[in-house]
Amino acid sequence: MIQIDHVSKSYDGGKSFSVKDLSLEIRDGEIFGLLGPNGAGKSTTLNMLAGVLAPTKGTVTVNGIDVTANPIEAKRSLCFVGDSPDHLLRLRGREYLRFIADVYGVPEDVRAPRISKLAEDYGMAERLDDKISSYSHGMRQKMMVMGALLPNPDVWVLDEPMTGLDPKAAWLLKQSMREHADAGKTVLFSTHVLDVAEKVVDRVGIVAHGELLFVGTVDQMREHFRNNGSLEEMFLELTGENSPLAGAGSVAEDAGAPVEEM
Ligand SMILES: Nc1ncnc2c1ncn2[C@@H]1O[C@H](COP(=O)(O)OP(=O)(O)OP(=O)(O)O)[C@@H](O)[C@H]1O
Repeated sequence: MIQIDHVSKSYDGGKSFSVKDLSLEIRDGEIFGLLGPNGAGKSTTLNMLAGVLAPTKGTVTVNGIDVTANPIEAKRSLCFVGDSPDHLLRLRGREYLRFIADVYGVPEDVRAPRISKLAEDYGMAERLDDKISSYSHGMRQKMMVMGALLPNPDVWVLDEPMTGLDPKAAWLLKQSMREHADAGKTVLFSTHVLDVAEKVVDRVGIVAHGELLFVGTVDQMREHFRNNGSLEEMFLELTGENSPLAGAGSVAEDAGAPVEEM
């Protein structure tokens, strides 16, 4: 479970906020999609959950562990796909995966078969001993995904994980996300590809201008806006310049309660 409690982030000492007073609970057993246009604050939020960025205000807990107060313990219970694979470039694929296995303490007898299976599944077996700098963009993304799935912690935090993946890899990842959530674990991912979200999520949160505008199921969102069109239309309606919601107030649900205006 992930608990985000009144979290804000400023990059300029408090003059402006990229994430504003965001509160959200991602439950065990669900896939939660964080949706929003470019610059909405998705990566900033996910980086704070993963302990890469410190919140300016508020607290984040992962499985009850405060990410700021107990960063090592919190990080052991989650994996993270960040928005750039550039930090991996100097390593070979296998070296990176072994490094991740070491960090998470994956036992020797478990890591080898897991690495082989992931490499086989994602079509990377032939390239594991090449430098990541020689990989295509999609292959680098696959390596980040494989590195995240290898230790298989309870909480998955994935920033735009499908970006650059070929259809088979994207399908595999979605399957893994579903299986993980069905096993009672937690999956949070961000995207601005609406089709992806619509097919995969149990609940969605929509952010724009650093604010959470809506939380609920896709059906609740449809119902709320009395619009049977695509998620894309609703998304544009929610986040567009003319939206009555953009930058002013929010629509969110209480845990388990019907969607309601706040
Ligand atoms: N390191 C940084 N320094 C200053 N401002 C930043 C920094 N990183 C992000 N921002 C600003 O914070 C806001 C939110 O950015 P963020 O990357 O979180 O958005 P996003 O929703 O992930 O966007 P995208 O879909 O384009 O990846 C933007 O206005 C961005 O310019």
